[in-house]
Amino acid sequence: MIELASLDDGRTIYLNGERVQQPSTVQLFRDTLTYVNGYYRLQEERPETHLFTDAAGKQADTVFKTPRSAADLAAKRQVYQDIAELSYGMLGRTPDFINAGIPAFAAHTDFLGQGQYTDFAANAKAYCQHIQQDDVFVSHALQNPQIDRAQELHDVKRGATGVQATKVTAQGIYVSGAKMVNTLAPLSDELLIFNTPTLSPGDEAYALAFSLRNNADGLKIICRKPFNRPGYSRDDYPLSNAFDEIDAYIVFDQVFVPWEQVYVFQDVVQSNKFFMDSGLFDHTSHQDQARGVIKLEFVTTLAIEIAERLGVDHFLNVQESLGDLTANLELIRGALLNAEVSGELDDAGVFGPNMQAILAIRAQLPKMYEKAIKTIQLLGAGSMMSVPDFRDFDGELGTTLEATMGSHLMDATFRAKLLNLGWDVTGEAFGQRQLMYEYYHGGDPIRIRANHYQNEALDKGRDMLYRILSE
Ligand SMILES: Cc1cc2nc3c(=O)[nH]c(=O)nc-3n(C[C@H](O)[C@H](O)[C@H](O)COP(=O)(O)OP(=O)(O)OC[C@H]3O[C@@H](n4cnc5c(N)ncnc54)[C@H](O)[C@@H]3O)c2cc1C
Repeated sequence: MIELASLDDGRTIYLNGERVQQPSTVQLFRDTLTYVNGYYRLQEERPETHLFTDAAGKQADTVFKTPRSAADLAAKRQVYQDIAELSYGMLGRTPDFINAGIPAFAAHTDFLGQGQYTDFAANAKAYCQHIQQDDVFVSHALQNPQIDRAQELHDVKRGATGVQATKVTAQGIYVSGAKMVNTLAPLSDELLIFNTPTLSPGDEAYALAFSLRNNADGLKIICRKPFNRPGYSRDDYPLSNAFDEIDAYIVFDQVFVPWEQVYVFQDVVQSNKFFMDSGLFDHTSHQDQARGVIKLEFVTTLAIEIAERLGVDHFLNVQESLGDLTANLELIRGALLNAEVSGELDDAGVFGPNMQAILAIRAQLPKMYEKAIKTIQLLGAGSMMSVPDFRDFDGELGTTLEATMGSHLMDATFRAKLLNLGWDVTGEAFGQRQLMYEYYHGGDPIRIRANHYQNEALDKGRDMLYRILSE
């Protein structure tokens, strides 16, 4: 469990234009932390599925279990989805995200090798042990700031294009620079910093992977403007006022990282391998798509509920739209199962998901989510724009609102809550950020789709094609 007091460990957080003196007192953080802690609460509430006994005989979260079969992956997926259900899929970077990849990483540390100053492979192995044993909440930052995407990192002369080592000692390295988006950074225990596989020769200074505590000296966690609506109730903003995931821009100002916490040092090849060869990519992606399915189910159900409660579900065009959403949901559920049953054991004996199936979800889910969001808007139509402040229901307007807004399909306050939910997830800043999240959080879907076609095995298809062409 992340204790509130642990946020007051000296970490440097900026929010609403000022340095936060005591993070544990910030209501926004407190609200979101309640749901982040669902990961730990479920270990107590459902130990039979959320805990397992590890090789050392200790109990650990099931997300740390090394999958050896499709059934193991399915059991882990159930855990990810239990956690996602607590936030309706709205919290993307709960502790199970990175932790899902830790057992695979632990089995694939050898590729990191040794350096002049330290043994990277041994560091990574110790890191994985520590994350599991202490059940650490890690948030990650891999994406470098968009300063000038047309140039290589090292060619850009102004602005922080990434994080680079500025000083090297026998004890460790000093790093400076920035990472663009680090979701939930103010609430996590530690950060894992690495790069996407996009560095080029010449980018050596940026070619790093390391971990650090959130309270490291010189680390600044600068939060974007919050999307919650203080002063309004959860009836008015059911999601904004509970699940603002708090993205942050992370600045490193001569931050010291001891060698034991460095996994790649000034090595472009290793940096480009880090996410994939560690297994982190495959297994965090499995968690990610499992969560995505839950969120798609939530917004699909919301669209249907709005249609039924407004009595528009009788129309063929509306039924067709809703059928589009339910069909999408079934396709995505099926793709996730496909990813598990057609997964494979890798060279280290870790059973990984079929990545073409996982990436098919990643390629299409942004469109499906957007479709569901648009459908909610079209069905909620003007109703979503006519919901009064919830305080009006308790004031002199209460009886009038109850009499005029209530119907045989729902009473007035249910109607207001339902439509508020519809607006929160589609129109509010919170909902727009969720839309952005589903689009971009796992990389650029345009390039994901382009790569997907290039990696698809179509042997049977080509056999058929060339058979008919040669007839
Ligand atoms: C809500 C949210 C939360 C996030 N949380 C995290 C997090 O916790 N940790 C983290 O590390 N990252 C996080 N991200 C960042 C995410 O990883 C990136 O936004 C995503 O990978 C896209 O990269 P980018 O934003 O740099 O856009 P770019 O890659 O710069 O793309 C922007 C546009 O330029 C085009 N483009 C850019 N470069 C190329 C190219 N080489 N070839 C073709 N087209 C190109 C793209 O197609 C796109 O249209 C988050 C993002 C969002 C929106």
